[in-house]
Amino acid sequence: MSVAIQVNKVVKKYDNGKMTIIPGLSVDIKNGEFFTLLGPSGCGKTTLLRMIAGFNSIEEGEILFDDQVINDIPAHKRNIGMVFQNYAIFPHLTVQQNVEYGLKLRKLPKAELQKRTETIMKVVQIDPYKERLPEKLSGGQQQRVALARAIVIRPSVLLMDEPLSNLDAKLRIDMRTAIRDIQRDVGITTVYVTHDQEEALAISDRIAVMKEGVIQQVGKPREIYTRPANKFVASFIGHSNFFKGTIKLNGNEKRIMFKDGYSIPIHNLVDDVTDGMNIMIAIRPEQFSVAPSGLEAIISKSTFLGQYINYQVTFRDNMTVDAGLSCEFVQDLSQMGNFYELKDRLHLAPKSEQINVFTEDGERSLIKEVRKHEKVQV
Ligand SMILES: Nc1ncnc2c1ncn2[C@@H]1O[C@H](COP(=O)(O)OP(=O)(O)OP(=O)(O)O)[C@@H](O)[C@H]1O
Repeated sequence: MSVAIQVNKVVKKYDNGKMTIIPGLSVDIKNGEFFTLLGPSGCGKTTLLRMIAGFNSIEEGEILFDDQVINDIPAHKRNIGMVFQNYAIFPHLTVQQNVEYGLKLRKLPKAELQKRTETIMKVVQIDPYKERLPEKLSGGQQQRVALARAIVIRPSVLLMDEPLSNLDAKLRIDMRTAIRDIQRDVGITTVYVTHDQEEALAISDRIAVMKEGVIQQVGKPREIYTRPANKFVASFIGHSNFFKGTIKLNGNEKRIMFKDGYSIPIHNLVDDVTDGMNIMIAIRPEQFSVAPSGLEAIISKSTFLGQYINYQVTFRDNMTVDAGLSCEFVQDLSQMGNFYELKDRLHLAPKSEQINVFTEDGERSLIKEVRKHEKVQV
Protein backbone atom coordinates (compact mmCIF):
# COMPACT_ATOMS: atom_id res chain seq x y z
CA MET A 1 0.00 0.00 0.00
CA SER A 2 1.22 3.41 -0.97
CA VAL A 3 1.60 5.97 1.84
CA ALA A 4 1.62 9.71 2.44
CA ILE A 5 4.93 11.16 3.60
CA GLN A 6 5.28 13.88 6.21
CA VAL A 7 8.62 15.57 6.68
CA ASN A 8 8.60 17.58 9.91
CA LYS A 9 11.40 20.06 10.66
CA VAL A 10 14.16 17.65 9.65
CA VAL A 11 17.76 18.71 10.06
CA LYS A 12 20.76 17.17 8.29
CA LYS A 13 24.33 17.86 9.33
CA TYR A 14 27.57 16.44 7.98
CA ASP A 15 31.14 16.49 9.32
CA ASN A 16 30.17 15.65 12.91
CA GLY A 17 27.61 18.38 13.03
CA LYS A 18 29.90 21.13 11.72
CA MET A 19 28.14 21.53 8.40
CA THR A 20 24.36 21.99 8.22
CA ILE A 21 23.01 20.95 4.82
CA ILE A 22 19.31 21.00 5.67
CA PRO A 23 18.49 23.49 8.42
CA GLY A 24 14.93 22.37 9.24
CA LEU A 25 12.71 21.33 6.40
CA SER A 26 9.02 20.47 6.39
CA VAL A 27 6.85 19.23 3.58
CA ASP A 28 3.80 16.98 3.11
CA ILE A 29 3.66 14.56 0.19
CA LYS A 30 0.26 13.09 -0.58
CA ASN A 31 -0.53 9.44 -1.08
CA GLY A 32 -0.17 8.54 -4.77
CA GLU A 33 1.39 11.86 -5.69
CA PHE A 34 4.29 12.38 -8.10
CA PHE A 35 6.37 14.82 -6.09
CA THR A 36 9.60 16.34 -7.38
CA LEU A 37 12.50 17.91 -5.49
CA LEU A 38 14.02 20.44 -7.86
CA GLY A 39 16.99 22.68 -7.29
CA PRO A 40 20.55 23.47 -8.35
CA SER A 41 23.40 21.05 -7.76
CA GLY A 42 24.30 20.77 -4.09
CA CYS A 43 21.05 22.16 -2.68
CA GLY A 44 20.37 18.97 -0.71
CA LYS A 45 17.87 17.06 -2.89
CA THR A 46 19.71 13.76 -2.73
CA THR A 47 20.39 14.26 0.96
CA LEU A 48 16.66 14.61 1.65
CA LEU A 49 15.80 11.64 -0.56
CA ARG A 50 18.34 9.49 1.28
CA MET A 51 16.80 10.52 4.60
CA ILE A 52 13.41 9.33 3.35
CA ALA A 53 15.04 6.10 2.13
CA GLY A 54 16.85 5.47 5.41
CA PHE A 55 20.41 5.76 4.06
CA ASN A 56 21.06 9.04 5.88
CA SER A 57 20.59 9.68 9.57
CA ILE A 58 18.14 12.37 10.65
CA GLU A 59 19.69 14.75 13.18
CA GLU A 60 16.48 16.45 14.25
CA GLY A 61 12.81 16.33 13.35
CA GLU A 62 10.91 13.35 12.02
CA ILE A 63 9.69 11.67 8.88
CA LEU A 64 6.36 9.82 8.87
CA PHE A 65 4.88 7.29 6.45
CA ASP A 66 1.15 7.79 7.03
CA ASP A 67 1.02 8.07 10.83
CA GLN A 68 4.14 6.08 11.58
CA VAL A 69 7.42 7.79 12.49
CA ILE A 70 10.12 5.99 10.48
CA ASN A 71 13.28 7.70 11.80
CA ASP A 72 14.48 4.55 13.52
CA ILE A 73 13.24 2.00 10.99
CA PRO A 74 16.19 0.65 8.98
CA ALA A 75 16.20 1.19 5.21
CA HIS A 76 15.42 -2.42 4.29
CA LYS A 77 12.28 -2.39 6.44
CA ARG A 78 10.82 0.79 4.97
CA ASN A 79 9.43 -0.99 1.90
CA ILE A 80 10.92 1.45 -0.56
CA GLY A 81 11.59 1.09 -4.28
CA MET A 82 14.59 3.03 -5.56
CA VAL A 83 15.82 3.99 -9.02
CA PHE A 84 19.12 5.81 -9.51
CA GLN A 85 20.84 7.34 -12.49
CA ASN A 86 23.28 4.45 -12.86
CA TYR A 87 20.51 1.81 -13.12
CA ALA A 88 22.09 -0.44 -10.47
CA ILE A 89 20.85 -3.65 -12.06
CA PHE A 90 22.83 -6.87 -11.75
CA PRO A 91 24.96 -7.43 -14.87
CA HIS A 92 25.13 -11.23 -14.46
CA LEU A 93 21.34 -11.70 -14.22
CA THR A 94 18.89 -11.65 -17.12
CA VAL A 95 16.18 -9.02 -17.32
CA GLN A 96 13.65 -11.38 -15.82
CA GLN A 97 15.99 -12.50 -13.04
CA ASN A 98 16.70 -8.85 -12.22
CA VAL A 99 13.02 -8.10 -11.94
CA GLU A 100 12.32 -11.21 -9.83
CA TYR A 101 15.19 -10.55 -7.47
CA GLY A 102 13.32 -8.57 -4.80
CA LEU A 103 10.43 -11.02 -4.83
CA LYS A 104 12.75 -13.97 -4.29
CA LEU A 105 14.30 -12.18 -1.32
CA ARG A 106 10.80 -11.80 0.05
CA LYS A 107 10.17 -15.51 -0.51
CA LEU A 108 7.00 -15.05 -2.51
CA PRO A 109 5.19 -18.23 -3.65
CA LYS A 110 6.35 -19.16 -7.14
CA ALA A 111 3.02 -18.63 -8.92
CA GLU A 112 2.60 -15.17 -7.42
CA LEU A 113 6.22 -14.31 -8.22
CA GLN A 114 5.80 -15.29 -11.86
CA LYS A 115 2.53 -13.46 -12.24
CA ARG A 116 3.85 -10.22 -10.78
CA THR A 117 7.06 -10.39 -12.79
CA GLU A 118 5.22 -10.99 -16.06
CA THR A 119 2.78 -8.18 -15.37
CA ILE A 120 5.36 -5.56 -14.52
CA MET A 121 7.60 -6.52 -17.46
CA LYS A 122 4.62 -5.85 -19.72
CA VAL A 123 3.82 -2.54 -18.02
CA VAL A 124 7.34 -1.19 -18.57
CA GLN A 125 7.60 -2.93 -21.96
CA ILE A 126 10.65 -5.06 -21.37
CA ASP A 127 9.03 -8.49 -21.78
CA PRO A 128 10.49 -8.98 -25.29
CA TYR A 129 14.01 -8.88 -23.77
CA LYS A 130 13.36 -10.91 -20.66
CA GLU A 131 16.04 -13.51 -21.43
CA ARG A 132 18.76 -10.96 -22.23
CA LEU A 133 21.61 -9.81 -20.06
CA PRO A 134 21.69 -6.07 -19.28
CA GLU A 135 24.80 -5.46 -21.42
CA LYS A 136 22.67 -6.27 -24.48
CA LEU A 137 20.13 -3.57 -23.66
CA SER A 138 20.07 0.13 -24.48
CA GLY A 139 20.28 2.70 -21.69
CA GLY A 140 16.53 3.30 -21.82
CA GLN A 141 15.79 -0.42 -21.66
CA GLN A 142 18.14 -0.83 -18.70
CA GLN A 143 16.41 2.03 -16.95
CA ARG A 144 13.07 0.30 -17.53
CA VAL A 145 14.46 -2.85 -15.92
CA ALA A 146 15.55 -0.80 -12.92
CA LEU A 147 12.09 0.73 -12.74
CA ALA A 148 10.36 -2.65 -13.00
CA ARG A 149 12.59 -4.06 -10.31
CA ALA A 150 11.75 -1.16 -8.01
CA ILE A 151 7.99 -1.35 -8.58
CA VAL A 152 7.50 -5.13 -8.60
CA ILE A 153 7.94 -5.38 -4.83
CA ARG A 154 4.90 -3.07 -4.44
CA PRO A 155 6.76 -0.54 -2.36
CA SER A 156 5.03 2.02 -0.16
CA VAL A 157 7.11 4.73 -1.78
CA LEU A 158 9.10 4.97 -5.00
CA LEU A 159 12.23 7.12 -4.81
CA MET A 160 14.04 8.20 -7.96
CA ASP A 161 17.29 10.16 -8.07
CA GLU A 162 18.01 11.69 -11.49
CA PRO A 163 17.01 8.42 -13.16
CA LEU A 164 17.23 9.85 -16.67
CA SER A 165 20.50 11.74 -16.55
CA ASN A 166 22.50 9.02 -18.32
CA LEU A 167 20.16 8.92 -21.30
CA ASP A 168 20.34 10.97 -24.48
CA ALA A 169 17.95 13.88 -24.99
CA LYS A 170 15.30 12.10 -27.04
CA LEU A 171 15.23 9.04 -24.82
CA ARG A 172 14.95 11.21 -21.74
CA ILE A 173 11.74 12.66 -23.07
CA ASP A 174 10.33 9.25 -24.04
CA MET A 175 11.30 7.77 -20.70
CA ARG A 176 9.89 10.60 -18.64
CA THR A 177 6.51 10.10 -20.31
CA ALA A 178 6.82 6.36 -19.69
CA ILE A 179 7.71 6.87 -16.03
CA ARG A 180 4.77 9.21 -15.59
CA ASP A 181 2.32 6.78 -17.22
CA ILE A 182 3.60 3.82 -15.21
CA GLN A 183 3.46 5.82 -11.98
CA ARG A 184 -0.18 6.74 -12.71
CA ASP A 185 -0.98 3.11 -13.55
CA VAL A 186 0.41 1.74 -10.32
CA GLY A 187 -0.62 4.80 -8.26
CA ILE A 188 2.40 4.82 -6.01
CA THR A 189 3.68 7.81 -4.00
CA THR A 190 6.81 8.91 -5.83
CA VAL A 191 9.55 11.29 -4.82
CA TYR A 192 11.68 12.29 -7.79
CA VAL A 193 14.92 14.26 -7.71
CA THR A 194 16.11 16.34 -10.63
CA HIS A 195 17.95 19.57 -11.38
CA ASP A 196 16.27 19.74 -14.79
CA GLN A 197 13.39 22.20 -14.56
CA GLU A 198 11.79 21.15 -17.84
CA GLU A 199 11.73 17.52 -16.71
CA ALA A 200 10.21 18.57 -13.37
CA LEU A 201 7.51 20.66 -15.05
CA ALA A 202 6.62 17.84 -17.43
CA ILE A 203 6.46 14.97 -15.00
CA SER A 204 5.26 16.21 -11.60
CA ASP A 205 1.97 16.63 -9.78
CA ARG A 206 3.76 19.05 -7.49
CA ILE A 207 7.28 20.41 -7.22
CA ALA A 208 9.31 21.64 -4.26
CA VAL A 209 11.93 24.13 -5.40
CA MET A 210 14.97 23.99 -3.09
CA LYS A 211 17.90 26.28 -2.52
CA GLU A 212 20.63 25.64 0.05
CA GLY A 213 18.57 23.08 1.95
CA VAL A 214 15.50 25.31 2.19
CA ILE A 215 12.27 24.86 0.26
CA GLN A 216 11.46 28.07 -1.58
CA GLN A 217 8.06 27.08 -2.90
CA VAL A 218 5.82 24.05 -3.26
CA GLY A 219 3.19 23.97 -5.96
CA LYS A 220 1.82 22.55 -9.16
CA PRO A 221 4.15 23.06 -12.14
CA ARG A 222 1.96 25.73 -13.65
CA GLU A 223 1.61 27.59 -10.38
CA ILE A 224 5.36 27.69 -9.85
CA TYR A 225 5.96 28.92 -13.37
CA THR A 226 3.24 31.58 -13.43
CA ARG A 227 3.36 32.72 -9.81
CA PRO A 228 6.86 32.18 -8.42
CA ALA A 229 7.18 32.96 -4.70
CA ASN A 230 10.49 34.82 -5.03
CA LYS A 231 13.20 35.89 -7.42
CA PHE A 232 15.14 32.64 -7.08
CA VAL A 233 12.15 30.57 -8.24
CA ALA A 234 11.36 33.05 -11.04
CA SER A 235 14.90 32.74 -12.38
CA PHE A 236 15.45 29.02 -11.77
CA ILE A 237 12.21 27.95 -13.51
CA GLY A 238 12.07 29.34 -17.01
CA HIS A 239 13.58 32.70 -17.91
CA SER A 240 12.63 36.00 -16.30
CA ASN A 241 13.79 39.53 -17.04
CA PHE A 242 14.17 41.55 -13.84
CA PHE A 243 13.60 45.30 -13.65
CA LYS A 244 13.93 47.87 -10.91
CA GLY A 245 10.80 49.85 -10.24
CA THR A 246 8.61 51.60 -7.69
CA ILE A 247 5.00 51.45 -6.57
CA LYS A 248 2.78 54.44 -7.22
CA LEU A 249 -0.48 54.74 -5.30
CA ASN A 250 -3.12 57.15 -6.44
CA GLY A 251 -6.35 56.78 -4.47
CA ASN A 252 -7.51 53.26 -5.19
CA GLU A 253 -5.33 52.87 -8.22
CA LYS A 254 -2.03 51.01 -7.99
CA ARG A 255 0.66 51.37 -10.64
CA ILE A 256 4.15 50.09 -11.09
CA MET A 257 6.69 52.54 -12.47
CA PHE A 258 9.75 51.54 -14.42
CA LYS A 259 12.96 53.56 -14.22
CA ASP A 260 12.40 55.26 -17.56
CA GLY A 261 9.10 56.72 -16.29
CA TYR A 262 6.82 54.26 -18.09
CA SER A 263 4.11 52.92 -15.79
CA ILE A 264 1.27 50.40 -15.91
CA PRO A 265 -1.75 49.84 -13.68
CA ILE A 266 -1.73 46.62 -11.69
CA HIS A 267 -4.66 45.05 -9.87
CA ASN A 268 -3.37 42.01 -8.04
CA LEU A 269 -0.83 43.42 -5.58
CA VAL A 270 -1.00 42.57 -1.87
CA ASP A 271 -2.50 45.23 0.38
CA ASP A 272 0.63 46.20 2.32
CA VAL A 273 2.46 47.94 -0.54
CA THR A 274 3.23 51.61 0.04
CA ASP A 275 3.63 54.62 -2.22
CA GLY A 276 7.20 55.01 -3.45
CA MET A 277 8.19 51.49 -2.33
CA ASN A 278 11.11 50.06 -4.33
CA ILE A 279 10.30 46.80 -6.06
CA MET A 280 11.69 44.20 -8.41
CA ILE A 281 9.58 43.39 -11.46
CA ALA A 282 9.88 39.98 -13.17
CA ILE A 283 8.70 39.67 -16.75
CA ARG A 284 8.97 36.50 -18.80
CA PRO A 285 9.87 36.78 -22.50
CA GLU A 286 6.30 35.88 -23.52
CA GLN A 287 4.78 38.48 -21.20
CA PHE A 288 5.61 41.43 -23.43
CA SER A 289 3.60 42.63 -26.36
CA VAL A 290 4.78 45.11 -28.95
CA ALA A 291 2.60 48.20 -28.54
CA PRO A 292 2.37 51.89 -29.49
CA SER A 293 3.63 52.80 -26.03
CA GLY A 294 5.72 50.88 -23.52
CA LEU A 295 9.34 50.39 -22.57
CA GLU A 296 11.51 51.85 -25.32
CA ALA A 297 13.77 49.10 -26.61
CA ILE A 298 16.25 48.41 -29.40
CA ILE A 299 16.70 44.95 -30.92
CA SER A 300 20.24 43.71 -30.30
CA LYS A 301 19.94 40.06 -31.29
CA SER A 302 17.36 37.81 -32.85
CA THR A 303 17.26 34.00 -32.77
CA PHE A 304 14.87 31.97 -34.89
CA LEU A 305 13.54 29.03 -32.86
CA GLY A 306 10.95 27.50 -35.18
CA GLN A 307 7.72 28.35 -33.46
CA TYR A 308 9.16 31.49 -31.91
CA ILE A 309 11.65 34.21 -32.55
CA ASN A 310 13.60 35.11 -29.46
CA TYR A 311 14.77 38.73 -29.42
CA GLN A 312 17.29 40.32 -27.17
CA VAL A 313 16.74 44.01 -26.62
CA THR A 314 18.50 46.85 -24.83
CA PHE A 315 17.04 49.89 -23.10
CA ARG A 316 18.11 53.48 -22.81
CA ASP A 317 18.72 53.49 -19.07
CA ASN A 318 20.22 50.90 -16.80
CA MET A 319 16.83 49.33 -16.28
CA THR A 320 17.32 45.60 -15.92
CA VAL A 321 18.68 44.10 -12.76
CA ASP A 322 20.78 41.12 -13.79
CA ALA A 323 21.70 41.30 -17.42
CA GLY A 324 22.88 44.90 -17.57
CA LEU A 325 20.90 46.43 -20.36
CA SER A 326 19.69 43.34 -22.08
CA CYS A 327 16.29 41.67 -21.91
CA GLU A 328 14.53 38.93 -23.84
CA PHE A 329 11.14 38.73 -25.44
CA VAL A 330 9.60 36.21 -27.79
CA GLN A 331 7.31 36.57 -30.72
CA ASP A 332 4.95 33.73 -31.50
CA LEU A 333 5.17 33.18 -35.24
CA SER A 334 1.62 31.87 -35.51
CA GLN A 335 0.25 35.19 -34.30
CA MET A 336 2.29 38.00 -35.78
CA GLY A 337 3.52 38.82 -39.21
CA ASN A 338 5.87 41.63 -38.34
CA PHE A 339 9.50 40.66 -37.77
CA TYR A 340 12.18 42.89 -36.38
CA GLU A 341 15.72 43.51 -37.55
CA LEU A 342 18.80 44.44 -35.58
CA LYS A 343 18.71 48.04 -34.35
CA ASP A 344 14.92 48.30 -34.85
CA ARG A 345 13.27 50.44 -32.18
CA LEU A 346 10.04 49.35 -30.60
CA HIS A 347 7.89 49.66 -27.49
CA LEU A 348 7.37 46.66 -25.26
CA ALA A 349 4.28 46.65 -23.05
CA PRO A 350 4.31 44.16 -20.16
CA LYS A 351 1.08 42.20 -19.69
CA SER A 352 0.11 43.57 -16.31
CA GLU A 353 -2.04 40.64 -15.20
CA GLN A 354 0.74 38.09 -15.91
CA ILE A 355 3.93 39.70 -14.64
CA ASN A 356 5.33 39.20 -11.16
CA VAL A 357 6.39 41.77 -8.60
CA PHE A 358 8.75 41.14 -5.69
CA THR A 359 10.17 43.14 -2.81
CA GLU A 360 13.34 45.02 -3.80
CA ASP A 361 15.56 42.19 -2.51
CA GLY A 362 13.59 39.61 -4.52
CA GLU A 363 12.78 37.61 -1.38
CA ARG A 364 8.98 37.94 -1.32
CA SER A 365 6.26 38.15 -3.94
CA LEU A 366 3.90 41.11 -3.74
CA ILE A 367 1.27 39.40 -5.89
CA LYS A 368 -1.92 38.41 -4.07
CA GLU A 369 -2.51 35.00 -5.62
CA VAL A 370 0.97 33.62 -4.88
CA ARG A 371 0.74 30.60 -2.63
CA LYS A 372 3.56 30.39 -0.15
CA HIS A 373 5.07 27.15 1.08
CA GLU A 374 2.33 25.94 3.40
CA LYS A 375 4.62 24.45 6.04
CA VAL A 376 6.63 26.99 8.00
CA GLN A 377 10.39 26.69 7.62
CA VAL A 378 12.37 26.82 10.86
N1 LIG B 1 28.49 12.31 3.07
C1 LIG B 1 28.66 13.64 2.98
N2 LIG B 1 29.56 14.28 3.76
C2 LIG B 1 29.72 15.62 3.69
N3 LIG B 1 29.05 16.43 2.85
C3 LIG B 1 28.14 15.86 2.04
C4 LIG B 1 27.90 14.44 2.05
N4 LIG B 1 26.94 14.17 1.13
C5 LIG B 1 26.61 15.35 0.58
N5 LIG B 1 27.31 16.38 1.11
C6 LIG B 1 27.18 17.81 0.78
O1 LIG B 1 25.84 18.18 1.00
C7 LIG B 1 25.39 19.11 0.03
C8 LIG B 1 24.12 18.61 -0.63
O2 LIG B 1 24.40 17.47 -1.40
P1 LIG B 1 23.29 16.67 -2.21
O3 LIG B 1 23.94 15.54 -2.88
O4 LIG B 1 22.15 16.40 -1.31
O5 LIG B 1 22.86 17.78 -3.29
P2 LIG B 1 21.95 17.64 -4.56
O6 LIG B 1 21.00 18.77 -4.48
O7 LIG B 1 21.38 16.28 -4.65
O8 LIG B 1 22.98 17.91 -5.72
P3 LIG B 1 23.20 17.19 -7.16
O9 LIG B 1 22.09 17.66 -8.03
O10 LIG B 1 24.54 17.72 -7.57
O11 LIG B 1 23.19 15.70 -6.89
C9 LIG B 1 26.54 19.29 -0.93
O12 LIG B 1 27.20 20.50 -0.60
C10 LIG B 1 27.41 18.09 -0.69
O13 LIG B 1 28.76 18.41 -0.94
